[in-house]
Amino acid sequence: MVRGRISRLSVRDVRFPTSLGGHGSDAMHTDPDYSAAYVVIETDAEDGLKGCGITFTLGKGTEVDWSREGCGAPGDSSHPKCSVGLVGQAGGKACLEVTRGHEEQMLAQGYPAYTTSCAWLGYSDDTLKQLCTQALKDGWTRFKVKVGADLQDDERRCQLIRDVIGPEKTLMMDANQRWDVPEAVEWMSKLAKFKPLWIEEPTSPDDILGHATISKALVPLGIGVATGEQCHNRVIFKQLLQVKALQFLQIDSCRLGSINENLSVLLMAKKFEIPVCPHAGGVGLCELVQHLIIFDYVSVSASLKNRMCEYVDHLHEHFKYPVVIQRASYMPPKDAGYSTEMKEESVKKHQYPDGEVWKKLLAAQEN
Ligand SMILES: C[C@H](O)[C@@H](O)[C@@H](O)[C@H](O)C(=O)O
Ligand SMILES: [Mg+2]
Repeated sequence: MVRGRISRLSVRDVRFPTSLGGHGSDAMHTDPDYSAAYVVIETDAEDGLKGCGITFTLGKGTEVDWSREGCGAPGDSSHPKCSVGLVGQAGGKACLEVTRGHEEQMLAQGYPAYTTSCAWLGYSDDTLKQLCTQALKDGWTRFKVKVGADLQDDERRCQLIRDVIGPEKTLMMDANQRWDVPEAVEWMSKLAKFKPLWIEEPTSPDDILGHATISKALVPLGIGVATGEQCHNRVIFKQLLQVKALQFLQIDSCRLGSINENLSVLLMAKKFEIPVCPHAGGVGLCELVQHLIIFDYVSVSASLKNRMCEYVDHLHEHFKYPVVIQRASYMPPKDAGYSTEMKEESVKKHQYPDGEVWKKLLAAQEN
C-alpha cells in the first residue's frame, strides 16, 4: 500500500577522519576516511514515513556519489570502494518464510562474527598485539589481518598475531586486490605456514578466471579464496561460482544494489553450496548486512558451517540503531527497518567540509 508522496530529498556528504588513526587501512587504501553520501527521502505521510540510504566511500569518492544520487539514480557503483544502500526505514519484518527453530537460535545466540579491527595495515606491532590480546579476552575467536604490501612485514605481523591468538583460532588474510595472479600464489605459499582459512581479494575483483586459477593453486595448501566486496551484481557472482573461483562468498549490503540483488546471490550461493561470509565495516555496513546474513541462515542456507559475518568496531555510535555484538556474535536487530538511519547530530558534525569536525581539521591543516 502506498502511503504519502515524496516531499523532500536530501543528500549529504558525511566523512569520518578514520585515516588519522590508520583505521581501515590496507595494502591498496592506505589512508581511508570512512565516508558516506547519506540520503534521506521524506514523504508527506502522516506517520512521518521516510527512507534513508548510505553510499560508503573512502572520502573523495563521496563527491561522485553525491552527484549521482542527487540525480536520483543510486544503485550502480563501479569505482573503487563505494557501496550504495537505500531502503525504506518504516518497513516491518522481511515478509519471507522463516524457520522457527533457527530464528529462536539466532535470538538466543546471535550470528557468529569475525573481527577485522585488530590488524589494519597501518597499525603498529604494539597496537596489533594489544588489540588481539583484548579481542581474545572479549571472546573473539576469528581474526582477519591485512596483507599484501610487503612480504617481510606480513610474515612478522602474522607471526605476531599467531603468537597472541595461538594455533587453533581462525585467521583470515585480506590483500585488497594488491597482487597479480602468479604473485598471489607465490605470496600465499609463503604465508601458508600461518594457516589462514582464506585469502581475500588476492587480485583484481574483476578477474574472475584469475581468481579461479588462484583458488585451484591454493587448494593443496588448504587455503580458500574469498571475494565479493567489490562485486556489484549477481552476474559477476554467478560467473565466480560457475568457474569455482571462490570458496567463501562475500556479499556487500550496499555494493550489490538493492536487497533483491543480495537475495539472488544468497540463493545462488546455496545452490552452489558455497558459504556466504559477508563483507562489513565502513560506514553502516555492519548495520545493514546483519539483516541479510541472519535471513540467510533462517531462510536460505540453514547452516553455520564455515560461515561468519565480518565485524569492524568503528563508527557504530553514529547510527540510531547500532549493531549489538555479544560473545563475538551479531544479536538480531529488534527494530523495524534496515538500521540505516544515522543520528542527526553526527551527520551535522561530520558533514564535509562545513561540519564542526572538518572545520577544525581543515583549519589545522592550513596552519
Ligand atoms: C578500505 C577498507 O577499510 C577495506 O580495507 C575493508 O573494507 C576490507 O576490504 C574488509 O574486508 O574489511
Ligand atoms: Mg576485504
